[in-house]
Amino acid sequence: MTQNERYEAAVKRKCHLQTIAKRQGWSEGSPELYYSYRTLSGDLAFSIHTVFLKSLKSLGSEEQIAKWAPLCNDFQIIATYAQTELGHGTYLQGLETEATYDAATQEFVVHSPTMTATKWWPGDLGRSATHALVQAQLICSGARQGMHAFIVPIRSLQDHTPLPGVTVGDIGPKMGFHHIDHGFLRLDHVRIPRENMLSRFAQVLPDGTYLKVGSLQINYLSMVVMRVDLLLGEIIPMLQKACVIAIRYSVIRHQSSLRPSGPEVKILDYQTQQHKLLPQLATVYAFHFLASNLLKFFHSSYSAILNRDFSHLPELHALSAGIKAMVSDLCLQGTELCRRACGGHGYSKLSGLPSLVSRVTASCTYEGENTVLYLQTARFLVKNYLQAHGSLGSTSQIFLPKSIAYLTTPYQARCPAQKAADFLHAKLYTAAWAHVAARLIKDSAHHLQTLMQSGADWDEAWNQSTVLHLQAAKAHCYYISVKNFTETLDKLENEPAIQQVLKRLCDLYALHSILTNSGDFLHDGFLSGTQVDAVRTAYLNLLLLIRKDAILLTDAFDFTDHCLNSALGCYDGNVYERLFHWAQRSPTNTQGNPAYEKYIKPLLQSWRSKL
Ligand SMILES: CCCCCCCCCC(=O)SCCNC(=O)CCNC(=O)[C@H](O)C(C)(C)COP(=O)(O)OP(=O)(O)OC[C@H]1O[C@@H](n2cnc3c(N)ncnc32)[C@H](O)[C@@H]1OP(=O)(O)O
Ligand SMILES: Cc1cc2nc3c(=O)[nH]c(=O)nc-3n(C[C@H](O)[C@H](O)[C@H](O)COP(=O)(O)OP(=O)(O)OC[C@H]3O[C@@H](n4cnc5c(N)ncnc54)[C@H](O)[C@@H]3O)c2cc1C
Repeated sequence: MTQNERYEAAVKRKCHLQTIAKRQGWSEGSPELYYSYRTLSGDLAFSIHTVFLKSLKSLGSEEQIAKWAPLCNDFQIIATYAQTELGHGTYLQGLETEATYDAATQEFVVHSPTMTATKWWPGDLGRSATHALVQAQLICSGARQGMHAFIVPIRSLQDHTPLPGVTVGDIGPKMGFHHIDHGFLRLDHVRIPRENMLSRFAQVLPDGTYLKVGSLQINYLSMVVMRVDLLLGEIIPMLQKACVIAIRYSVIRHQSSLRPSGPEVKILDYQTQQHKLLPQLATVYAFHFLASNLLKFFHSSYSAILNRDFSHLPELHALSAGIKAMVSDLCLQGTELCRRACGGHGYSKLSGLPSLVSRVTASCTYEGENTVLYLQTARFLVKNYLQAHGSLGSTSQIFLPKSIAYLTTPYQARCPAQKAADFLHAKLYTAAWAHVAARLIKDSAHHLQTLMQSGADWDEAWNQSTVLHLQAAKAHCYYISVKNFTETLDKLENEPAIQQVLKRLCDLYALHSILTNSGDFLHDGFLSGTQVDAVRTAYLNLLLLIRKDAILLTDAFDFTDHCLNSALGCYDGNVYERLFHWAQRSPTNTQGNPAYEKYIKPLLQSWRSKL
């Protein structure tokens, strides 16, 4: 399908789903809608409508939610989240769109003062949205108060034409997400009522007085919500699907033999193929449990935040930023590995894999670019490390949030493991990651302090040590994910068979992560070269054990053939027949060849007289 056809199909699906949802009484956020979304692989229009709704519930007052949420739920309006501008996406303090309060009329005048203030990227904005949640610099009584959220009507509810002062359109072709109309928006002194500024945490009184609770960054709350939400809803399923497709295909595909004149073997029986795919499977299980646990922490903190208790917000922000970055980075890496593990057929779109790769690629950028997010986590780690250890390195008695309590725990200088089997103990590899993460955080904090002692101010010293901070934040996320997987296993005491299979995956995840980052473990002699060899031995043994369960472990994700949309990954394994039949149906085979009449025929016929 062309971009236009894909957009139309996505709108059609969404409208049809909406009709069914209304008939069946499925509410927003219900399991039924979640399952429908999963079944339709998220190929639906109006996904940012949900971002709008979640932002409204995070930043809006109860009256505003009561007014706008029903309009959204019934699709009386279609809304988008318009934050990013041509000139700024990451640095929100640099956003240029202005919302200036006019006390005389009790309105905000929303305006794009420069070309770079043009909103750029919001999904559903290009051709669909009737309303936008516009993030703009609030100006009242002459003072700039930073980024705040405003609901701005942008298209007529009668005929869908842009309203006066609104210039809106589609940003053009992209690497993926062809079914979504990402858009641009320019506002020329558009007036909206005072009540359209979302005012749970900040408000402008009729006379222009500005009141707020919490820091400016509380206006970033909806990003925290979305970073958590997208993990299980959008990002992790991409790697799950890639694993299903590549692992199923790897037991259908036979290539070469293991010994001369032996039978051709399934490619999954090659150790190198297992080494490519099984760590991805283990990773996606680790991420499923990690994201589920983060969601629990989110739920327990979110209601307190809405009620203005911000005590858990810094930890929630640091965890959600780091985990979003790690999960999307490794899901992209894993999905691409799965694609390449399918050889030539993995390059065909009929495998389903290129679409998964291009879609998950976007998740490394949207909802916060990954490096930037890791650095937010690092900021939290360094700050807490310095508070706990003081500038002289002495540990002071301060209370650290649970996820970083390990920074004040004395740790072993050397790993006690003596043989491969010792590395199959959850406590041992969790402690190993705690050691490496704590050391890297300490090193990055000390590097920062050293630069400051030689005259740099905090900001310069911070920038000159960010490569170290990045590495430390990544190690912290590994530690969190490994620890979380082992704690999940502990809860499966009453399910010994499941526990055993998942324990192997957990071991594989942890040992693979140690091997791929072995330099960090060898650096200070925590592991010796001999111990790394033992890790490798334990890891290779696990590959053989997990190979036996690999298909069942992918079936467990319970994706239908329709949802996988892959000729390689169907449940019945009829890969070659399906590839052949799907290729026949390609427009290149069904719509004739216009180039023949125009170019090929004249070219061939120009030589006829000489033959
Ligand atoms: C079907 C498919 C579905 C696909 C859906 C895709 C949806 C995609 C929608 C979008 O992409 S919307 C646009 C998303 N944009 C971003 O995520 C922008 C990323 N940028 C930021 O989050 C901030 O601007 C950034 C944190 C990088 C920097 O902001 P600041 O310069 O204001 O903050 P700074 O780094 O100076 O930190 C100041 C304090 O705020 C804290 N902070 C920053 N962000 C916070 C936050 N979000 N919550 C709580 N605290 C936060 C930070 O920890 C720090 O605390 P401390 O002073 O105590 O150290
Ligand atoms: C598919 C897709 C959908 C999107 N949907 C929406 C949407 O619905 N609504 C919306 O408002 N936006 C949306 N966006 C925009 C998205 O949120 C931004 O693109 C994203 O936040 C990154 O910002 P940026 O583009 O300004 O990147 P930049 O910040 O310009 O990043 C470019 C490079 O600069 C580096 N960099 C930037 N700042 C720093 C720093 N402080 N320290 C170190 N390095 C830094 C980054 O690491 C990166 O390497 C979407 C984007 C995509 C791709």
